[in-house]
Amino acid sequence: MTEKPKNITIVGAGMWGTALGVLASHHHHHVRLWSRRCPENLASVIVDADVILSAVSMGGVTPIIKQLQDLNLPKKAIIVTATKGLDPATTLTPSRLWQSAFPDYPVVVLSGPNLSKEIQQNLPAATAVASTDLTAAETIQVIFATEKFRVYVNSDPLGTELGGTLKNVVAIAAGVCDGLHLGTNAKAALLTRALPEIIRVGTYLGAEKETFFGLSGLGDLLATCNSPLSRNYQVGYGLAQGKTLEEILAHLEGTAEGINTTNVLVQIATEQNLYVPIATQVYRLLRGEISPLTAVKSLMERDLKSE
Ligand SMILES: NC(=O)C1=CN([C@@H]2O[C@H](COP(=O)(O)OP(=O)(O)OC[C@H]3O[C@@H](n4cnc5c(N)ncnc54)[C@H](O)[C@@H]3O)[C@@H](O)[C@H]2O)C=CC1
Ligand SMILES: O=C(CO)COP(=O)(O)O
Repeated sequence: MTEKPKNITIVGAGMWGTALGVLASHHHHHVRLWSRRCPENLASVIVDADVILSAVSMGGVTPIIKQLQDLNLPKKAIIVTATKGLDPATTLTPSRLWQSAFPDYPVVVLSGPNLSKEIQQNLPAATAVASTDLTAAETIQVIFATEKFRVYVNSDPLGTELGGTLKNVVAIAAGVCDGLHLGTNAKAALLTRALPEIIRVGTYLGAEKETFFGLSGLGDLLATCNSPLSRNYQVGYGLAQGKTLEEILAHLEGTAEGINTTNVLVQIATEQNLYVPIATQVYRLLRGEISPLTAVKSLMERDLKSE
């Protein structure tokens, strides 16, 4: 690589932040990985940052934004968000929270079928980086692309973010489907019908339909709903095995964002009168109102309709 090494600060040293740090180190950039448990203060790790990448879970986004607003962000910095979640207080996506807190900075969304354990094993993968500022997105593309990690650019940050976020709700349902051993036909039907549900919500919120057929949409839906590595899938699988949510979460490695996302999604759908049958059953299941079998039965027994 001929480009000058950049200073990249990653906020959130969980599974995804750590894997992204390894990717960014590939081209000899100066990577600083910060978590709230680090001895350094946040101010000292963002000094001179060319890129500030947030890989905190949804619960950490607003607290981190508030901390950064009290500091001076370097003028040239690009903000990157890799969180897949919805804010329960505002129902907004992380990129919208970042952009409204830092209106003068480019915000880039990084999202794709990227199970961090596979990336850590250096298995091939692809992702999308999206921004209304294409120059910023292309800068991030070059920083993170390696011969094992192919990075595509698009100009729909909201759609890119919503694909990766809303599929977590479906991944819980997919885990239930596999945990109940419902078979390949059922799984194909679930994922295929989930896509228009995601698109219905995503386009209502302002995303472009085409984005949901790309890596961050269909791509991430396939990866997460078919992998036992997915924490959201593990939640559904465990529920289908008769475990309680508390038991599952006690042994889960990292965050299953789909639980919070289901609540926020159902809130949005209720307020805006959007039809989200799969999310509704996941919501009722997570609240303990119905069993996994009842959730399946309810989906199958709805009024017949055209495709
Ligand atoms: N692990 C994966 O395969 C992938 C994860 N993601 C997304 O990335 C985000 C993080 O996921 P993981 O790293 O797997 O989760 P994790 O649970 O391993 O790490 C979460 C990180 O957020 C930090 N955090 C949480 N609340 C905070 C707060 N109030 N202040 C400061 N930091 C706080 C934690 O300290 C931790 O470093 C999630 O939104 C997830 O959906 C996206 C793609 C892949
Ligand atoms: O988003 C992911 C893969 O793209 C990670 O999925 P989980 O958060 O369900 O592990």
